[in-house]
Amino acid sequence: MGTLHSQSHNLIATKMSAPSRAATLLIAERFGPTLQGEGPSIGQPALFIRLSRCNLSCTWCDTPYTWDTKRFDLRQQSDRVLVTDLVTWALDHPVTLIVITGGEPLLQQRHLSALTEPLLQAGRRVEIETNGTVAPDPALLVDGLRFNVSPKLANAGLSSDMRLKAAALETLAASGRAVFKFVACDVADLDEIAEIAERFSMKQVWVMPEGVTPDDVLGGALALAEAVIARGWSLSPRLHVLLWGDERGR
Ligand SMILES: Nc1nc2[nH]cc(C(=O)O)c2c(=O)[nH]1
Ligand code: SF4
Ligand SMILES: [Mg+2]
Repeated sequence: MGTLHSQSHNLIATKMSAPSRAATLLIAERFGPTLQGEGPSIGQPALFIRLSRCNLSCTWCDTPYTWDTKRFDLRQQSDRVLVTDLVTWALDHPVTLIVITGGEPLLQQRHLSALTEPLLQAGRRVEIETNGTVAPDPALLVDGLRFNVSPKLANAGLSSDMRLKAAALETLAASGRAVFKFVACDVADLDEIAEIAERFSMKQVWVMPEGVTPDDVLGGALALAEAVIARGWSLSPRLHVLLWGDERGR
């Protein structure tokens, strides 16, 4: 019910505040070049952008500074940055792979294509590491972009309702742009992986040992290897952990 005056005032206010609404993302850190340590691109040089915040709280999470308010002051652990600054930073390096991780990066997907589009246009490949609980926007289902989806098993200490969202997993599995990477603590976890993979018609299955020390990752990989081979799946260690332990920014 505004008067002409207040309508034009609103218009001016909208125009004036436009620059402050430029796309931003809440990040925990950005680092690299390092090596993609997990999944199908393991060993390849990559830059990492780690978004802050997560909708899960896995017991063995190695990035609790993105979500755990009991242990961390998230305001200190995160920065709101312009997407354009992230693009400039990423394109400043001659590194062809950019990994967007978290936390759960798809919680901020409204502003993610503003990041991924210029990177893809510049010939970079983009991988998004996601926990598979959020369906990706169609704008993200494009050539050059892949989802490394890590659905959580019971070993994450969460109810299945929280960690397995059927609609999101179905969308990701049907997209043809997702691989599925499960964190296993022991061989018994493989039955649970098989059930989930079957239920959602996941074609590319990777198994990765849990652990933040080289000994745990190597021991876990060794314990899982034969059973993973027998199922026809792939095995990923955590290369950055083998090389650098749980050092941050690696
Ligand atoms: N080098 C390296 N590779 C990674 N792949 C996935 C990571 C992640 O934290 O999601 C990660 C990470 O933190 N470091
Ligand atoms: S989904 Fe990933 S980031 Fe979130 S709590 Fe679990 S392991 Fe941590
Ligand atoms: Mg990590």
